[in-house]
Amino acid sequence: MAAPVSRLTLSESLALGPEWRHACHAMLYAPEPGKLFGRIPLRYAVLMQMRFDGRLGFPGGFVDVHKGSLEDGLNRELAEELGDAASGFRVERSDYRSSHAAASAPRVVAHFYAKLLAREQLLAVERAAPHARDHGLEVLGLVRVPLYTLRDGVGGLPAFLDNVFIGTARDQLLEALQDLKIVDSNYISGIKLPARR
Ligand SMILES: O=c1[nH]cnc2c1ncn2[C@@H]1O[C@H](COP(=O)(O)OP(=O)(O)O)[C@@H](O)[C@H]1O
Ligand SMILES: [Mn+2]
Ligand SMILES: [Mn+2]
Ligand SMILES: [Mn+2]
Repeated sequence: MAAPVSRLTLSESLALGPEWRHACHAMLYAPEPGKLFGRIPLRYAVLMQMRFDGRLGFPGGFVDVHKGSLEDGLNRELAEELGDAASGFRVERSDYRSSHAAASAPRVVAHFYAKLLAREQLLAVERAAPHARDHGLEVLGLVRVPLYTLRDGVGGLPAFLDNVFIGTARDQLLEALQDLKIVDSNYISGIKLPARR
């Protein structure tokens, strides 16, 4: 996605004209006490999904700003894409993080949320996801994001970031991992980011 993307405040994005479509996506995450190979702390489980288009993105989708709040649309999309376990929580305005507008067509402004769940809630989402309405169609499966780098300096998050991401999803992920202290502050800056594809 080479199109320039500009960051907007929520009120600026809600003032955009009718030619703009709004989309909302959410990063769901929870504490994860496990250790990989018994020695690498996992710290958190962070969910993304493989989409129908072969790109990685967050659960969520287009919302109709005239039919209800952004969060109403987002929680509807989460129910469609994740299934019944999404009714165990509600993503709220307090979980809002950012909005990015792609200047080129199609005019989409992407709103991003991050919600800390209890571990049981996240496990329930992972259990129910294969029974979601969109599973096997728009959503090809949930993935957890590796939050560590293996001894070869590539395996783990660096290799994960070499996938193709939809829209601003990779930036949304990295910013949230850093800002929400899901990883150590200098960890992300130490990763040589592969060129955007
Ligand atoms: O994870 C994401 N982060 C940021 N933008 C995204 C993400 N997923 C999709 N988008 C953007 O939002 C638009 C609609 O999202 P999506 O494809 O999830 O809609 P849908 O679930 O309603 O079919 C996409 O065309 C893309 O431009
Ligand atoms: Mn949709
Ligand atoms: Mn959808
Ligand atoms: Mn979607």
